[in-house]
Amino acid sequence: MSKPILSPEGARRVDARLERAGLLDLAMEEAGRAVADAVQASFPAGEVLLLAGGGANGGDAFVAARHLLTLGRVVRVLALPSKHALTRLNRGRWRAVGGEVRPLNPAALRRALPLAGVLVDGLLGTGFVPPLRPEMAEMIEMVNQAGLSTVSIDLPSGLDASCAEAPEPSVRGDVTVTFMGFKTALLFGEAATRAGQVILAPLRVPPDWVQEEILATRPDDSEVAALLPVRTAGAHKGTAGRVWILGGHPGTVGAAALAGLGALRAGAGLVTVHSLAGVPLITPELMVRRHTNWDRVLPELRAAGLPDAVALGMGLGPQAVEVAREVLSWDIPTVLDADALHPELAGHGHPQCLWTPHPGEAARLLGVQTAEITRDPLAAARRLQELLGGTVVLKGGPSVIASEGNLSVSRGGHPGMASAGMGDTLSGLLAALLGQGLSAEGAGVAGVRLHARAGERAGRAHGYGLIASDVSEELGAAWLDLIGSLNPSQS
Ligand SMILES: NC(=O)C1=CN([C@@H]2O[C@H](COP(=O)(O)OP(=O)(O)OC[C@H]3O[C@@H](n4cnc5c(N)ncnc54)[C@H](O)[C@@H]3O)[C@@H](O)[C@H]2O)[C@H](O)CC1
Repeated sequence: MSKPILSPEGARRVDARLERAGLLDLAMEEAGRAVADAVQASFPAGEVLLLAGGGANGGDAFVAARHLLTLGRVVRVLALPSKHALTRLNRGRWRAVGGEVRPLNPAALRRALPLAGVLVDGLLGTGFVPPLRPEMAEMIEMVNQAGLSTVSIDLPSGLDASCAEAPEPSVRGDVTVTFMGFKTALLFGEAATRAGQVILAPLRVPPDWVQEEILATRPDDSEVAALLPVRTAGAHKGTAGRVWILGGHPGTVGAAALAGLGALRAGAGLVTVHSLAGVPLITPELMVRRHTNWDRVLPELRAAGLPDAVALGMGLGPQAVEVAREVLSWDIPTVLDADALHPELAGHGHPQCLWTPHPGEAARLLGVQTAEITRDPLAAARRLQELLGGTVVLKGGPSVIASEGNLSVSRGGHPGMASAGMGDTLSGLLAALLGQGLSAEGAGVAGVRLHARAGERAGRAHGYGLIASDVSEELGAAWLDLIGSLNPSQS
């Protein structure tokens, strides 16, 4: 099942609906219980110190304290004055089961930290408005210095839920239990590294209420696998997708070759690399054609019969924009990467095309700094799609796939994939999926996950030393892994 991603405003609107319906108390009970269960599962021993802020995040902490007590844990609570009505109610319930509450301030925290084995961070959730007030900042610094096993409620305190940056100080957690949907901060950038393992507690709220607020989704492998093409016994190389790679220039010929290999390993029936330079035949199954002039050859190629899909731009060099213009006018499934990611092509996209910028290329396309892309990749991907048309894959760890009206966030991958040629491999692989009949959005969602899965496999063998062609070699096995997730008992 796809997991929802919510903005803090969206989460607050669901909260408000729950409150109006008199259901927020039940939601807080479920939230706090999920936190207690996560503490018990991850850190089953040691005194638990819960820090409760004044808002509903602190209310969740009081509920968690009560459930931890019933699980037999030794529990200590330090709390700020409770401002939220339900936080006051659950503070009362905590006291009703014999729990004690001490005021939270730096001095009390300094005394309590050495006694604790586990810390539950219920200081600030989606209601945090940066910057941190000085006393809160001091206490978060003390928490980080203590180095205790830490479970954060909804998100680590000090993080802005809608942003991938991690301001100092913000809690460095081992586990984060988040509610109803992931938040941007839990998935992207330095912020995500502060969250540790993220557990999504769905809470039993009317599904439509969450659905209406969804910013993006995170499909699981069975949903991705359902997008992949299935062949009949009569399939042959002409029906499995004819793909052209248009790329390579003196000095950058490897990019086109890697894209060709990626396309072959992603199941394309026939792959031809067209280039003005001498592209190495890195595998004999690849067809390589060298031309002298794009202006002349493109009309000739078109007249001879178009392929099922094209990937262009990888190492293509200075003529990339004019080549892209011509190929886009063919109106066939097309991947545009690297040199073809140019602001001059804004608005030239069509529904069958896929643009694959990394954050630097995205910044160039939007005319902003790269930091603006990486601080909110969901918003950046949305803007790129509006600018370019078609579908955009904003590459990163994780990547975002933006089509008209939809945002999807990939999962998986391996840090070793931060190396040259990975994007070229992805472009070829995406073209292969387009050539096998997937829509641009389907190819983006499935292709990025397939690439990541192949990277995970290659990472196991090569670690940080993995190279792009290792990822291509694992694409077939990664494909089988995804298919296996459709029916795990048969994998
Ligand atoms: N629908 C859900 O997902 C549910 C979420 N729950 C929890 O509710 C919080 C959000 O609660 P809210 O009361 O809106 O806000 P917070 O508790 O995050 O924070 C408010 C609290 O923080 C103080 N504050 C704000 N900014 C600063 C600052 N810069 N420095 C210091 N202090 C600050 C402010 O004064 C308030 O006192 C969500 O995260 C979940 O944990 C529900 O319990 C269940 C349903």
